[in-house]
Amino acid sequence: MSDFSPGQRWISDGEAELGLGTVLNCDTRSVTILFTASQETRTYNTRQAPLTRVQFGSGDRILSADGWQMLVDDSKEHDGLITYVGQDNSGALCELPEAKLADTMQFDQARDRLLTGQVDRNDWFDLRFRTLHHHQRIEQHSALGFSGPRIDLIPHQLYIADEVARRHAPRVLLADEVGLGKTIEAGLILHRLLLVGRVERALILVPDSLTHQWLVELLRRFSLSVTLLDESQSQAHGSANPFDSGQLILASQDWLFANPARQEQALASHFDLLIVDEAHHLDWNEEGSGPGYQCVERLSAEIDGLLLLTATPEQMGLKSHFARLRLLDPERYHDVERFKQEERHYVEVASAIDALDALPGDPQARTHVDAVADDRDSQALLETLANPEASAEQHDTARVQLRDALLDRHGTGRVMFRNSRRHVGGFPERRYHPVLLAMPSAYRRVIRRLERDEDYLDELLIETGMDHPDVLIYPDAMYRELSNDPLNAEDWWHIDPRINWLLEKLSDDSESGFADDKILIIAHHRETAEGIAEGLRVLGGYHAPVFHEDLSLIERDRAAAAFADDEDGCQVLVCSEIGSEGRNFQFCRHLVMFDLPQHPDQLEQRIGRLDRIGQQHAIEVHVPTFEGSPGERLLRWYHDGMDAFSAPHGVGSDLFDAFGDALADALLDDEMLTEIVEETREMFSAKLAERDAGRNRLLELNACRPARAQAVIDAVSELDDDKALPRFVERALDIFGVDSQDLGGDVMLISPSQQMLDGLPGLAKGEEGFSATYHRDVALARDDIQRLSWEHPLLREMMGRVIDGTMGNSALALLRHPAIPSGRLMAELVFRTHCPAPKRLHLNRFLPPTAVRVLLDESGANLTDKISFTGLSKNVQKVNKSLARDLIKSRHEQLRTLLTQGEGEAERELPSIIEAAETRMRAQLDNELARLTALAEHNPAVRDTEVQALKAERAALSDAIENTRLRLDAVRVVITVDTGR
Ligand SMILES: Nc1ncnc2c1ncn2[C@@H]1O[C@H](COP(=O)(O)OP(=O)(O)OP(=O)(O)O)[C@@H](O)[C@H]1O
Repeated sequence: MSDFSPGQRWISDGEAELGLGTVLNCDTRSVTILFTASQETRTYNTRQAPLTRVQFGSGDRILSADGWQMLVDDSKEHDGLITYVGQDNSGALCELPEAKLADTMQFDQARDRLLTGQVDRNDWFDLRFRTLHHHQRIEQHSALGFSGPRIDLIPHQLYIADEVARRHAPRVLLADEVGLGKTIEAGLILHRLLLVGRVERALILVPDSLTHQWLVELLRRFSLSVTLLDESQSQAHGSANPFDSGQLILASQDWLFANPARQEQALASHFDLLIVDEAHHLDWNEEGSGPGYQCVERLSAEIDGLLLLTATPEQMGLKSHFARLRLLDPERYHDVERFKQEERHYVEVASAIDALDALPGDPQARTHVDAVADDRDSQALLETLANPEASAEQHDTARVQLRDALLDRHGTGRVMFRNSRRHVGGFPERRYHPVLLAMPSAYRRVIRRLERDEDYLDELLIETGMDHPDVLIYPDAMYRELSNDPLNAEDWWHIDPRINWLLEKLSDDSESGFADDKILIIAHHRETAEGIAEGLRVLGGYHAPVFHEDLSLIERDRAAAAFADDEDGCQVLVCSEIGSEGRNFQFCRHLVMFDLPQHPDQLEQRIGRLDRIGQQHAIEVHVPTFEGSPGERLLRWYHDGMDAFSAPHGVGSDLFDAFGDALADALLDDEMLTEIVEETREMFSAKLAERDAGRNRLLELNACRPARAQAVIDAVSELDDDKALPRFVERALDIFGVDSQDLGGDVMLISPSQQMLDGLPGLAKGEEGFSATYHRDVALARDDIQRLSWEHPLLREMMGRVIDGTMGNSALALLRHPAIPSGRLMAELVFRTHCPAPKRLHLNRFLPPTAVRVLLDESGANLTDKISFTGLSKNVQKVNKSLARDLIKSRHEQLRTLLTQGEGEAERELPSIIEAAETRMRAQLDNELARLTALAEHNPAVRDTEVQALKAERAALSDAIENTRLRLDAVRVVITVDTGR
């Protein structure tokens, strides 16, 4: 490098973002450049300075420091400094010395970079073109957002995620039975919406006990990093709004619901999606709503998207359930009576759907369907289905379409999704093991007195301060409260035979013992859980961590981790009721219900800790009770009245509403209890029949439509099997300076090299890197291995950097070809569609940045179709940078002409790109709009705002697509050389 003079303008080859630099001073060894726009001064060795002199030629537009533009005609040089000659904006002749060029002039466009001699490596150009190609393919792929997460492809989850994520600002209740994967469904929806740009910020509210589990699941399964916010974190933000501190905020409900000032801050921070887990705790009744309900009500009025998650939506009663539906759509759910009436109609619809299978043969079935198929399209489908002349294929198609239409138009499925084990299938058996123990005298004397003396109950309630019927069914709690009684001097766990029974089972290594297994024990009260652990320790030497609501997060997670650890972990975990809700303990198959909850939904929540996706064994539920005690009567009600231990039936809430009070009164009276159990059993059978016929049946049918679920799985599998991915990854890693080493078993180690470009996620120089695989099954089997997909953060970062940056947008290569004389020039131009539109429109699904390649020879002949990108790429050779600069300099004029001509060639392709995008957009949105509008006429669950939003979206997309322009994205100059050279 030579010929530096103060006042000349140069730019940095490696750091074009510094802007236009000015030589401050120079001598034979060094040169100092001031980059005014970025306020940086750099000194370089004159012989190796990575700098390029900025020189413009005829036809270039340049900007003066005073803000006026010049169209350059010519230039002259004096004492090493250039003065440009040309016309200003008004066409008047003018001159501009290079010292007066604007410091802010950007040189990141391919054209400018090429003409100023800044060329990148050929493999960068290559990577750029391939990145554009794959980005275009992946962005419009229907599985985008679903293929990256490290999950098993389970149909009902993917169906729900796909159905919900395609809606404008989805507001739904995810109400699958316990352990069927609501967290995963919410994660999939969030992941997709983030990737497609429809959601930028989300607030996730979960019970305190689940914050860590959510944090880990989102990171491990979805590679999503969330900011966990609590009071001390918030205080660290001082006067700034802590909810603004991340894109994804995870916070504990317990903290936020109790903290009005923080709620105000959450309201002030703009989120697009609100997720609320265990939403059955949001209680509401005519007298008023709880603080949780109020908080979510206010937030959900501000935030467009809302996902409520609960396995037991009716746990707090039908009215609370209705109130939660109202959070989702206040207009639709305003009248609880009307809601109940609509539910009755579902029975008819469900039986009409069942009747479809009996067509065309059964005329009665036709009458059934006829009664609910109340629109023209459905009638036409019914006509085909009932026509004996139609082919079997026509019948099948009509049946599926009519079934979907009836579900769409009459179901509740638009706001609520509920899958059950019965419907999904493939879950392990539940085995019930009641254990009858003798009541210890300290409990018996109280219970017997209560049976004899009706007035004693009131006395006992006052004396213990407990509620009815808690005092009856939790005798250890009652014992603790009567601590002043000299007969109750010992700790309860000393006298309670359940502890001894547990100790015997724990040391029993026979088939029926616990010696070789993990055991989860759940008790209603925290104090009971603590007592159990103490009893096991003192009497048996067992260390059993306790997991309850009053532990700090760290203590709770430590306890859960100690239990989960296969090798050094502990055998027993003791949980309180509420403390364990939502937790994943499917690695364990023995559940001990130390006592029973009062509500059937809570019983189901307990079993749900083990009976979850991933459970490999039959689940053993052990229930120790005392013979002749209220606890035993409660057990009879559960077992004989509603078969509560065999499977979730989804009707427990109705039974509790009907018999809860009477049951409390019957806990001391066998005869009364027998009657209640019989009545419960009758109602249970009736409710099951009703469930199978009505709302639940419709919900189940709607919660997973097998054909659509299969289509999503197929789309994800297509990306899983994409052979282009490993090839692309290999190239990209190489260029970004990342090493990959095969470790065998389809696993590789990805690690940073010394040359790695900084800022790649999961990789830092000097650190080890991570293990990764392309295979879903390998990643699922081992937590320590990441799964590489097009959606992995490393891939997205590398692709994003290539596409958004200048990397590889100008290159020069040599081509040896026997048939082409040396010294001939070709320009390979890559144009890219440019179509500014708000991210939330998710324009990329119809028109992602699309590359148009044009290959011209020096005479201007278009060789694009004759020589493919790969064909050319394979045969070119690199050139050193200074030779490249000289070659470009010598061909400036020719290149300018080719660039202009290439633009014209590319423009010719634009109308067909626009038309294809418009057609794709119309095909999808017009269809959706027609479906939604038709639905809105029949199904009040379709929000008017949804229809309006879709119309507006269609119009905005159409505008954006129409305004698409092409921009030169990259250019490679290819110069032929003699084969002998
Ligand atoms: N598709 C899947 N692939 C792998 N694991 C899964 C999948 N779906 C669910 N799981 C696992 O199954 C367990 C239950 O899932 P999840 O916690 O989402 O259920 P849930 O319906 O939210 O449960 P609860 O009703 O108890 O809150 C979790 O450990 C989860 O990681």
